[in-house]
Amino acid sequence: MKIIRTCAEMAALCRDVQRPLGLVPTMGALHDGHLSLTRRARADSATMAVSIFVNPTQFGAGEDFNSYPRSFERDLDLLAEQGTDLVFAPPPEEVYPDGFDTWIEPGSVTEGQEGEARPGHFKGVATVVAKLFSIVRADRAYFGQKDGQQVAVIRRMAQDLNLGVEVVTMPTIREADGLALSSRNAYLTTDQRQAAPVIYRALCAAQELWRGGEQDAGRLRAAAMAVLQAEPMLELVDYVSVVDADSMAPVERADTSGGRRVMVAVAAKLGQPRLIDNIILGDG
Ligand SMILES: Nc1ncnc2c1ncn2[C@@H]1O[C@H](COP(=O)(O)OP(=O)(O)OP(=O)(O)O)[C@@H](O)[C@H]1O
Ligand SMILES: CC(C)(CO)[C@@H](O)C(=O)[O-]
Ligand code: BAL
Repeated sequence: MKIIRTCAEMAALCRDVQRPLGLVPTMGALHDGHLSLTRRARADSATMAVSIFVNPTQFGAGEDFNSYPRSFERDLDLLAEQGTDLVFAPPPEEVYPDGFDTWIEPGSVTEGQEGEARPGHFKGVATVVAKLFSIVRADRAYFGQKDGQQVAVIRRMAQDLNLGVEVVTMPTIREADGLALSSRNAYLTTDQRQAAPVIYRALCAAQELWRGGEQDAGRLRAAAMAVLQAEPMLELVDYVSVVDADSMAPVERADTSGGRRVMVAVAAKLGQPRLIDNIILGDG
């Protein structure tokens, strides 16, 4: 397993590897959610590259860039066990050298949800992912459905800019009690951790109602909200959204006929920690 620190060396190495080349972009602090992506990438690819980069430009002022969990040595052990070929772990000044001044500005897919709660977040995500795509030139890149709006932003960007990378989306990996694995779960106190599965229970309540035939987005949202509001540890619900899973446009009816996929998404704060999760209606 090679660890690469510069964009130039990574680009040069990737030009010469066996294909297909699979890329798994991460911010490190790896858990089984990440490893589900690397397992799939390993199975699909002759060469597997994983990036570890806590991207400063996708964090807003006052967000948790400085405290974001970092566990580089442990991450390297896990990636070696997974049979990773290349680990790209550049310092920030490699990715954003002095004079860096070109940005990707995704469009309406960022309206609402994380795009609204974290202004500028997806400009940072899209820019760094475009850079990773252009350095690595992977055949496929793997992302988790847990970050549902991020997947939509990256798919739109890859298509609109003809980036030549197949974007593969992998299902959300959960704890036994339903909590979606996330590096930020490390912030939860014991009590918050106990309360956190309420987010998945709220999504399941909306899904159950929908399975019973209810399509009205307002009623699905209300069902999820009722579950969330019954949890006293939950301090703030940023949003409960019902949107088209590809365009992220809000829908009035969760009508999945004709293959349309509808996403119900929640962001909520359990004290300081802010968690997101979503569920897709109409998948299988
Ligand atoms: N539970 C999960 N199941 C599947 N994929 C996941 C899961 N958690 C994260 N991923 C995916 O792993 C990739 C890297 O994510 P990232 O490093 O930000 O981890 P994270 O756990 O999502 O951290 P955060 O605390 O920022 O949400 C992303 O594509 C993300 O969607
Ligand atoms: C895609 C990503 C690696 C870009 O920094 C990040 O947003 C993440 O880990 O989900
Ligand atoms: N996994 C999403 C990255 C972020 O929250 O910044």
